[in-house]
Amino acid sequence: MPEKTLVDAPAIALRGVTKKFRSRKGKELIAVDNVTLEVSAGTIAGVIGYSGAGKSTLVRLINGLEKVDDGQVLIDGEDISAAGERQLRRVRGEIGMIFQQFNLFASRTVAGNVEYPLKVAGMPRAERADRAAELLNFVGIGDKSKQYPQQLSGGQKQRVGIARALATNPKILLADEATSALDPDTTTEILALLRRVNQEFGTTIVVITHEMDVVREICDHVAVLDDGNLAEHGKVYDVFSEPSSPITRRLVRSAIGDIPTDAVLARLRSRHQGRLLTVAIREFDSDAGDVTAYFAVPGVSASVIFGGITELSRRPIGSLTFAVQGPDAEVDRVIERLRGLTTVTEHHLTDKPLAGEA
Ligand SMILES: Nc1ncnc2c1ncn2[C@@H]1O[C@H](COP(=O)(O)OP(=O)(O)OP(=O)(O)O)[C@@H](O)[C@H]1O
Repeated sequence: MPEKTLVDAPAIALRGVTKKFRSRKGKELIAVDNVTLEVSAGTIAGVIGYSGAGKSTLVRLINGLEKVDDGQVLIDGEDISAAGERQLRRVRGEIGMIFQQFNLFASRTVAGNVEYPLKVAGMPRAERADRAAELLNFVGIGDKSKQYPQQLSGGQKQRVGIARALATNPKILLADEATSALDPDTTTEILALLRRVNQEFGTTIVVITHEMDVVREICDHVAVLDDGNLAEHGKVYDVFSEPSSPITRRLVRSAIGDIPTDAVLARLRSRHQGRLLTVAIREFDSDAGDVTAYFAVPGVSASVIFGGITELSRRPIGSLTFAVQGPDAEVDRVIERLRGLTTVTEHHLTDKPLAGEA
């Protein structure tokens, strides 16, 4: 018997999930390591990580294509970790998938692709055709129904993929690097379409990506995977404005480009006098938030020499790097006061030298 569905159960819950593989040489590899995570119904969650972090394995565990070695996977409160084929097939009916390479049938028309899962589900032909037409209109390619996938652009192919994934009205949609093969404008359009799917049908969406911009554009929550481990998770703004793990800091740095790399720091140091400070900018309470005002102290002068501020979840995020001159005791006091507001990193001259430099 399937486990009773819990009231208010999250759409997806992973509890201490571990998945191991064996390499050809017999070495054990932990692809997903003791991950505990919940995705609330009706939200859009991002799972982000670099290549090999375990993202695709996580997706395959959620849709039951892989079995956990340890822990539990619950879909709508139902434990599928030890499910048999019949139970899995039923649960998979609640989960739609879209892929980086679209995975469309080349020999079927656009409408034929969308109708396919309905055919498998035994829906009569006329009903299938109506449903496909309705979905293709929804994704904005109602006029392409008789064409074949190879006649479509990447963005149009992904629209077919989305229509097909939605055909059986799944509660959950898993998007595995669904925009990674698309250009930036098309990516924005497809993400906007996913947002509409979420809003109009209440579909819970899990977006698997290595790009922070994707998370930034549509996700409510984000989980950061690093080498199979859950590095951190939470609301997108909270995770990215105050990253607690090195991997998240790296993702933020590469997406916003506001934090100087070692090479940039070396150049800044050769061009500017004084101590170099990077001050994190986020949404600050009250009017105490003007970071430049903290440097308005007699004997201290500061100039902005690097940085950037952008928006995330409609709130400011970024950092500014200052070159600060003045007596050490005064500058120390400025830093201390600023640290009452935000994260301040001082780049000491003793920082590790650049690779290849003495
Ligand atoms: N079937 C398998 N057999 C052996 N090792 C596997 C298998 N599937 C995944 N792995 C290994 O598990 C680790 C995680 O792989 P996974 O594909 O989940 O990562 P990913 O984050 O999706 O990376 P990418 O974005 O490159 O696909 C990798 O080291 C990978 O080589």
